[in-house]
Amino acid sequence: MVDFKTLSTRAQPGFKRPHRLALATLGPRAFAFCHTFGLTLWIALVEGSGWTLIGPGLLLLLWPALAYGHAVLAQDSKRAEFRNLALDSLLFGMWCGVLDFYVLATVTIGLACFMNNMVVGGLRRLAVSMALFAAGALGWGLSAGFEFRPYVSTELDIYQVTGAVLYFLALAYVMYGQNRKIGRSIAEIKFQNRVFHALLDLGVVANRASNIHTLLDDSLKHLHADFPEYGFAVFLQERQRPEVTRYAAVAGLRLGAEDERQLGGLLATLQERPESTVKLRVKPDGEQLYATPMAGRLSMYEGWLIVRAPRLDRRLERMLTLFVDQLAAATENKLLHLALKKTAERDGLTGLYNRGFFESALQLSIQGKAQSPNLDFAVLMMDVDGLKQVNDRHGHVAGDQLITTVAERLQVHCRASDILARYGGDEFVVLFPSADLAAANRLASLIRTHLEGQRCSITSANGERLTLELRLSLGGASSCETSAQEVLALADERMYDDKSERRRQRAALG
Ligand SMILES: Nc1nc2c(ncn2[C@@H]2O[C@H](COP(=O)(O)OP(=O)(O)OP(=O)(O)O)[C@@H](O)[C@H]2O)c(=O)[nH]1
Repeated sequence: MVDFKTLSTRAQPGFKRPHRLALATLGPRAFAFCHTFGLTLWIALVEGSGWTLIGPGLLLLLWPALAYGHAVLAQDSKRAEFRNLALDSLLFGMWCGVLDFYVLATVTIGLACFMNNMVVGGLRRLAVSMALFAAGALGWGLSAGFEFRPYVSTELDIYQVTGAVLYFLALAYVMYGQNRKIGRSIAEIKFQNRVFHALLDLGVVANRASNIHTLLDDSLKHLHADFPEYGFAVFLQERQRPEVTRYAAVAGLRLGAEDERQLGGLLATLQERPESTVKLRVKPDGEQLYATPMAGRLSMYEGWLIVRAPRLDRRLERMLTLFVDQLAAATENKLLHLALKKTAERDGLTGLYNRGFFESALQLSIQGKAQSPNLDFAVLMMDVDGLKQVNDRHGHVAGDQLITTVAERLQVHCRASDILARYGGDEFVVLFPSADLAAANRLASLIRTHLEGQRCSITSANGERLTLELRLSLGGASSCETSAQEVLALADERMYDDKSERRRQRAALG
């Protein structure tokens, strides 16, 4: 099982677990030394050498415990275990000398030492082991005199061969266990890599997304690309207004009407929401749907990450928790970012772009014109007539309604590329980023046809329903008729000319 806690880089205080090599060799080493002690005892009894052989043999029995202690206490337990294996060779070489080079023992013990060293350290350690084994044997021979007794008895041969077979079987079993562990570790590492990759992808997607829909859609597409064996869906809804603000995205998963009904039920029971993954239902193809709640991870939203998977194991559950955390954090950040962007760019009363945003856009158009003189832009300034009168007679709330009505109706006539902004109290402005005066004139004529003189219904401060006529003064200008810096001022001037003219006309009409 993947333990994501192990991903933490913090040091674990207290007892240090020895390297797996030290743990793996403990059993076979203890067996080998006990078996060699048995051999020693047998020979001592056969030869009648008594404690002169049994005494040192007992000391030999201490070695596996000493070796393990050495590996546990060492700073680098893997290196310590390599040293232990080398010392095994030296000790056993010497002991073969003690046993007067009883042939079967010398061959089997030597082979066991060489094989152990080669398995863990390759040819280099095999050579070291052979040299140490020979040095041990030679050292003993030189210090105590060379004595040869190649054969003891058939029974002892049987004992020795049986021990050797058991030892090699035990070693093979240990190696098999180690290989399995390594295989599992590799599979876990690969899986963790995929999880990290997916988490990184989610981070990148979240940065790029311009809204929550894109964020969820792209996140799930990436998750499905990283984990094609699973299908994903996500549902989000605002806690206070669940039926107003909802988001959903699906990748590699088809939800039937029954699933959606069940999900609807889950989303409705926000009070009883579970903290962990729940099974939704078994699908006819044997696959199952699981839902992981975003409970408590979002400040204003509630949501679920749905996954289609053959079964839910601890690994999948932990992975889902990580994805839900990441998705929730990305959504929360995006919502915050969008809210801040809106506050910075939009006018609070009308929701149109504010003056600051308009001026930045105008600066970009001025720079564009400086770089490519053929790239023209135009501006249309507008001023609502008579707002002061409405404020004075019917109150500011009525004046606000007039402003928002004008904003709504202007929006209807603007194109997606036009930048419509509230410039001041009752002043609006449209920037046509890549158009000439014709664009401003086109909008001005639409306004004259569809807005001018149109009725608008508002409520006065004392609750009275009023009907007003909309009137706007207009002035357009373009960078093809004056310098780019002067366009706004020219449009403003024309708008005031228009206002004065309209006032004169109204005065003439009485
Ligand atoms: N209700 C309301 N009034 C505002 C707002 N911003 C500015 N005003 C008022 O709008 C009026 C704008 O002044 P003017 O441009 O002289 O008003 P006007 O009556 O439209 O005059 P003309 O443009 O000359 O026709 C002022 O009385 C401001 O107090 C706002 O957000 N809400």
